[in-house]
Amino acid sequence: MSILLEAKEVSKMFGGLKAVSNFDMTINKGELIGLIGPNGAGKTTAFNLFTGVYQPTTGVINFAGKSLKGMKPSQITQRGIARTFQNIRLFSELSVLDNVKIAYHTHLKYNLAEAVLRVGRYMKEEKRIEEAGRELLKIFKLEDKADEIAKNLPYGAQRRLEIARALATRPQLLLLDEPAAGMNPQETNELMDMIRWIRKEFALSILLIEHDMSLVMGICERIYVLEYGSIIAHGLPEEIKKNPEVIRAYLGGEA
Ligand SMILES: Nc1ncnc2c1ncn2[C@@H]1O[C@H](COP(=O)(O)OP(=O)(O)OP(=O)(O)O)[C@@H](O)[C@H]1O
Repeated sequence: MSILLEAKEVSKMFGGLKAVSNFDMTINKGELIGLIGPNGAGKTTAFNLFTGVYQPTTGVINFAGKSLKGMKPSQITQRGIARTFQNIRLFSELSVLDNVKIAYHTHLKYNLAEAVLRVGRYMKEEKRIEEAGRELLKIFKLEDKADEIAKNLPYGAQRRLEIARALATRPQLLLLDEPAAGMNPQETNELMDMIRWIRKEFALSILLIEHDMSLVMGICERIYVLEYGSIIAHGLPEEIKKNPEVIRAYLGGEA
């Protein structure tokens, strides 16, 4: 298997607080990986490091064989990492379809001047984007809501739209921050199926932060466990379930 993302001894300090400490992670092409840990363990900080929101205080992050050092979030999106957020971030006043179309535009091959000069090509591209956007909405069962304003969607549908929008940037790696938060069990089950399906269909690697243990254990091939910024365990779901450190730190001795 070839390595897509590799974090080596990554640390991130906020003042005196080590939010992430000596963090090592490898994500291979096509893998579906879980990142779990108690509140404040550093999971979202890890995402922010992978997407250029923060630069590591020390350590190296390589993606597709190249360092991400000094790259801005928009450049990292272009390189092929997309994410969703714990607190949904959509263009809330825009339509569902426009939310997805805007994400496609980050990958357009022409600038505004070109668009004006080459109206024909622009129109063709627009049509292609609209079609691709509607296809994506279909996958996420949002095709009937294409013209609705994003903020008026039910919570679960907004979460699905966020994933659709992330996919529109054509990532190789998709980072999902608690995608099932606020969903009911039926919606969570459907989401699991969608995540499996898009991984295969789009040949993606996926890294998933999730508190819903049945979701993490049900779909992830490997799991990393963070506590106080450090990885205390990683392995197969069955190994993680049985790991005494994990049971102590995360499951409160219940498992
Ligand atoms: N920008 C920041 N400035 C200062 N401290 C921060 C910042 N971002 C995160 N932290 C701190 O870093 C630690 C890790 O936070 P992080 O949000 O990464 O945890 P988490 O595992 O995602 O938690 P949760 O499950 O609650 O989202 C926490 O102590 C948090 O307060």
